[in-house]
Amino acid sequence: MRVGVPREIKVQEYRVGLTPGAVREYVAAGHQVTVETGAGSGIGASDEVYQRAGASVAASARDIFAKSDMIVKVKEPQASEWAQLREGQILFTYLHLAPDSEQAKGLLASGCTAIAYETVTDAAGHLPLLAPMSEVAGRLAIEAAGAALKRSAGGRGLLLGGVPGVQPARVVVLGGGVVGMQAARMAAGLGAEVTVIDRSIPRLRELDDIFVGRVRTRFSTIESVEEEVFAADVVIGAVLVPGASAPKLVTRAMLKSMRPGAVLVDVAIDQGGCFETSHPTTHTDPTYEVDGVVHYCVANMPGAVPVTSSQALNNATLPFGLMLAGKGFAAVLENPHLRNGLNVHRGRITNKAVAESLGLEFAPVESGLAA
Ligand SMILES: NC(=O)C1=CN([C@@H]2O[C@H](COP(=O)(O)OP(=O)(O)OC[C@H]3O[C@@H](n4cnc5c(N)ncnc54)[C@H](O)[C@@H]3O)[C@@H](O)[C@H]2O)C=CC1
Ligand SMILES: CC(=O)C(=O)O
Ligand SMILES: [Mg+2]
Repeated sequence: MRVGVPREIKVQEYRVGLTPGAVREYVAAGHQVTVETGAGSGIGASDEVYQRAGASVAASARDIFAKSDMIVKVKEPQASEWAQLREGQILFTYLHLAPDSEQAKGLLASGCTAIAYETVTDAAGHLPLLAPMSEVAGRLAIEAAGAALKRSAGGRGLLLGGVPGVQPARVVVLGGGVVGMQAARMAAGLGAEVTVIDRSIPRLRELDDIFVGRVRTRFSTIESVEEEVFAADVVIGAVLVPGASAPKLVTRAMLKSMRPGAVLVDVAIDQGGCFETSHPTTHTDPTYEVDGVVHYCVANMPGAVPVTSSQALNNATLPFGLMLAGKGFAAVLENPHLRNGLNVHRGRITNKAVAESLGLEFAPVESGLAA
């Protein structure tokens, strides 16, 4: 198969869809890989490095989109990209379609077959292509919170871990999945007082076993969220209902009862955010304030550490990408985990949660509607 890797064009996105190491694997499996010139510059991989790995280099994204059977990217396609996709072409990338009806329209109109990393599953029901970036974002969330807590940044002027004799910051993590666990781990490691809230009791049990008392756990209710958020210095938003828009756990009205200068880090912003007052921000201007509460809502946090993130992402996407390159759309029909990843096919939405969030008709690929 002809596999194409355009340069990422989202603001301050430095990751790349295929690392040179992954290119070698595709080439070894008999595929032709073309990368756009400069696609690897964010991770320090020059065109020559890609050529040595067996790729061809194209001068423009236009060449890549025109000549590839499958496009491998990192972030959701931007308007200029979805306009270049076509029927029969496979797009393999993050999409986060639920809160993004404009992109959904663009993908539907293109007729392409779009597989979203964030809804591909594994045998345990987890999200293996989201997990590595959630690990990165969870760890970064505490770095972001520490920076935003500084007085000069509009925060309360607290050190996360305090110092001997002075109390540490109170960090509340909403959602104890992959992001939440990594955030809790970093915050606890720095000496903060940490509480994780989740609606899954089995998950709270696991966290309790892992952190052996170092992190408090609470079941998610309106009351527990209010109590913890009102007393928090930092709230990390890390809830996910796969494919769907994030539930709004912190309302605008609640901000008035929060500590002035408290920090909200909404990692779930790519699914619309779990704070009512969240809107996406960028690495160049990551924070804003509402009612005295600092908001950090960068939708591509791992893009800030592209060397770590591209490697981690490629480790996870490689086996699925090779399946797609080897069998094309048949791989989606054969493999239930890739099928869960299928969001759009020939002008139809093929993922139920995504369709419901967008208010569009769900066309399961098995029904023949989207075949
Ligand atoms: N902003 C960014 O750059 C990045 C954002 N993300 C996003 O972070 C979010 C979290 O991802 P993961 O941790 O991988 O998901 P996950 O599926 O591992 O964890 C989500 C957790 O939220 C819990 N949850 C769901 N509804 C809840 C509720 N009402 N109250 C409390 N807990 C609830 C679930 O039980 C689960 O434990 C996703 O939206 C993901 O796309 C991930 C990576 C990068
Ligand atoms: C998961 C995601 O949206 C990201 O890594 O940017
Ligand atoms: Mg994102």
